[in-house]
Amino acid sequence: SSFWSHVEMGPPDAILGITEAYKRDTDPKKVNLGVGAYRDDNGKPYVLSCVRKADQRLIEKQFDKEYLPISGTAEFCERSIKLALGDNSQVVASGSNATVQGISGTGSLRIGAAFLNSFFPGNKVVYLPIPSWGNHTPIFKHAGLDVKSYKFYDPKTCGFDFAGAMDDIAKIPERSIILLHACAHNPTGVDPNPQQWAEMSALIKKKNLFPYMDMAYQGFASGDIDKDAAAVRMFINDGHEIALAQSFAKNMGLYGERAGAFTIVTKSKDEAAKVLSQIKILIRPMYSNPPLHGARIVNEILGDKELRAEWLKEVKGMADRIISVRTKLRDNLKKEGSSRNWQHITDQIGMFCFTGMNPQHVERLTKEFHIYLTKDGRISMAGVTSKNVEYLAHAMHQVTK
Ligand SMILES: Cc1ncc(COP(=O)(O)O)c(CNOCC(=O)O)c1O
Repeated sequence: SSFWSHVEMGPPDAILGITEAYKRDTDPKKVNLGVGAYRDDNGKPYVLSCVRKADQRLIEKQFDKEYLPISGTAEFCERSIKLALGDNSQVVASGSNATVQGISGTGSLRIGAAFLNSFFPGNKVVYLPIPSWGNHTPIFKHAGLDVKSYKFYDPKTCGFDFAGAMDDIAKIPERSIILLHACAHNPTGVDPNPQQWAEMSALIKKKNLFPYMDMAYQGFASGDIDKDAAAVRMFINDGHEIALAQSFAKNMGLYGERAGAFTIVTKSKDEAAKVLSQIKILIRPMYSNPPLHGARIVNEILGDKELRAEWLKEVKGMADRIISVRTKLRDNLKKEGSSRNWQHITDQIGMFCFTGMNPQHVERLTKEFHIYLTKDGRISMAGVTSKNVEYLAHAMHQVTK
């Protein structure tokens, strides 16, 4: 027998399976609400014009194809962390951040997990919200960390279970790691409000928990890069030494370019230098050094006043389209005569909407209306357009009335 005859077929990725089924469907009315990437009002992928311009400039610059440093270029790292913490961040000014380029958000989270597994002095358990992004658990487990959870989403209100979250966080053993979605929670679209963030920050401080913040949607959630970074900046101001994973997949549409960053905020420039040296030692045998092109695009955009201004307009444009179809969906459900409370569709924020529909509802939407979404009732709002929103509302009303 071969070396591999014992290998079993693994389960298909739940989300990619939806897209496969969607592609096989020949009905012209079909709608794909499983996709985790932005689509324009014609349902097409969207390459930002500032990205096209940056690409043009890069061609003209005739850069070489040499290796990047293990941590990426200092310019990219500085521009990434300044985007997150603000241009006049005290942390950056004092050099207390250890920031490296990561392979988008996933790779940044993974570097952080490896660093925590090797150096975290506390309880090496990561507490994830219920539910969280499906990839969080395997990312942390592959790095050798244990994973537990804290209450977050309230299925009764399709909103934030603040009391439940605070209750669970109060029970997390001191000096454990708590994973927080900085904005646009995936998969629920439910974010704490500023007051709730403040209370969570105080409790996390009191319990001496280590905040690991995942910011994969800065600017894409509200359309305002500072507003979306408010929780991250609040935690820094409250004195937390956070870990931060950033992604440029959604807010710059750089999905396949794999551009991201990982930061540990430390107490001083010296501490940051030591932490950075150890993160680089972990990266070297993992993939040695990061990909060139996506980082260069980010650099061009964040480093140029005109391109940066254009980017801010475009990322707001994406956020605004999502927000407008949330409103349209809710309005059309009312027009269809639905007596259900769909307030959460517009209360939630970012790419995803947790509709509260159950697997039976989802099953009917797919079988009877050729509408594809995950069994948990999550809708990627990016798949909703001004052309299909009425049809979607009609279908949702039919299956939920
Ligand atoms: C919370 C969160 N963190 C991190 C990431 C990292 O994404 P990337 O590695 O593409 O930057 C993502 C991207 N998810 O993409 C949609 C999906 O697959 O459900 C994310 O949602």
